[in-house]
Amino acid sequence: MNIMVKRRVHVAAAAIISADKQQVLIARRPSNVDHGGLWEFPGGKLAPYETGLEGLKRELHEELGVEIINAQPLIRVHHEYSDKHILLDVWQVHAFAGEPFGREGQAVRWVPMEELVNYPFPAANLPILRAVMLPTEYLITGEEADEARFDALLTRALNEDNIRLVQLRAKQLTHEAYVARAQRALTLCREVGARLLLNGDPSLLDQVDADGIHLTSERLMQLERRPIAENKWLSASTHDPRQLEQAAALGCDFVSLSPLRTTPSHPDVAPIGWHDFQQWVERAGMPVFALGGMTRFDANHARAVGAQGIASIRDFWK
Ligand SMILES: Nc1nc2c([nH]c(=O)n2[C@H]2C[C@H](O)[C@@H](COP(=O)(O)OP(=O)(O)OP(=O)(O)O)O2)c(=O)[nH]1
Ligand SMILES: [Mg+2]
Repeated sequence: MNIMVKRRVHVAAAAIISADKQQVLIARRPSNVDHGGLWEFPGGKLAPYETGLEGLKRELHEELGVEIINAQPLIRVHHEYSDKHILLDVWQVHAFAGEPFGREGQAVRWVPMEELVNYPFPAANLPILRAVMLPTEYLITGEEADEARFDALLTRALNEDNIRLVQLRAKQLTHEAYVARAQRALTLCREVGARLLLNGDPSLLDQVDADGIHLTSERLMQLERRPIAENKWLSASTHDPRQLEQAAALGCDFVSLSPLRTTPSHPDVAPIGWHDFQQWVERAGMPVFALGGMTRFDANHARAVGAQGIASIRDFWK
């Protein structure tokens, strides 16, 4: 019997971020290799026994002539190509020595984050583009009855905590009050270049031109296809592998996964814990924010187990 086992390929790749944090370095694959002519994050296949970071250091030296000084895990993406199973092990490089150039004759270019979507990448790269464009911290707004106080809290988080991704969660407001608050929140977010997602019905985007929609896990499980356009962000609340799978099937751009820890707001829900969290994130295929008892001091740990970062109300809403 001839049993075909797909080749498994472990690739380390880098999102190299410019000093001003506005641009990322991409390279074009030569026309004579697989995915030739497409753009990529520099890197390559690991040699036997190499770790991801060791392989990445070697590849960046070989391909770009730079030495990594500081790198952090960004995202791990498993992808089935017709001929192989590939693991893209992507690192964000914040500091490096040397001036990058195409040592193998390949085109190399610094690109502003928002322009990444204009470059053709291999199919496996979509989650990586999202991860590169998203920050490490996701603010979920707290319940707040007073509108002036809401504005003050949001303004503080945007300016003092440098929050760049906000979910407007306000379960107690009427539809009209929610829309009015969303308009003001959008203005505040725009002033600092932060993204605003509305927690509610996808049709809210017809009334408020925010950056996207955040789905509750209940809404997520009821939908059969992506409810908003591709140029808007779609996120969702998830609590288990089944919901993560549904989020991927709908084409969510990213998700929160909770509760990582037990929280005062949900004392009876069993926490996921870092071990299962890591296992579930590994298969998610999109950026995942750890939620539930998280603070910004958990962000590095979250990244180390594969998360995009942390989502929190309490830590940013004060
Ligand atoms: N480096 C990199 N490879 C990617 C990306 N996206 C993606 O699907 N791939 C695929 C293409 C290839 O099948 C594989 C990377 O292999 P590679 O050709 O770069 O390997 P390498 O640098 O070690 O070069 P070689 O040994 O084949 O000469 O991963 C990406 O963003 N960066
Ligand atoms: Mg390569």
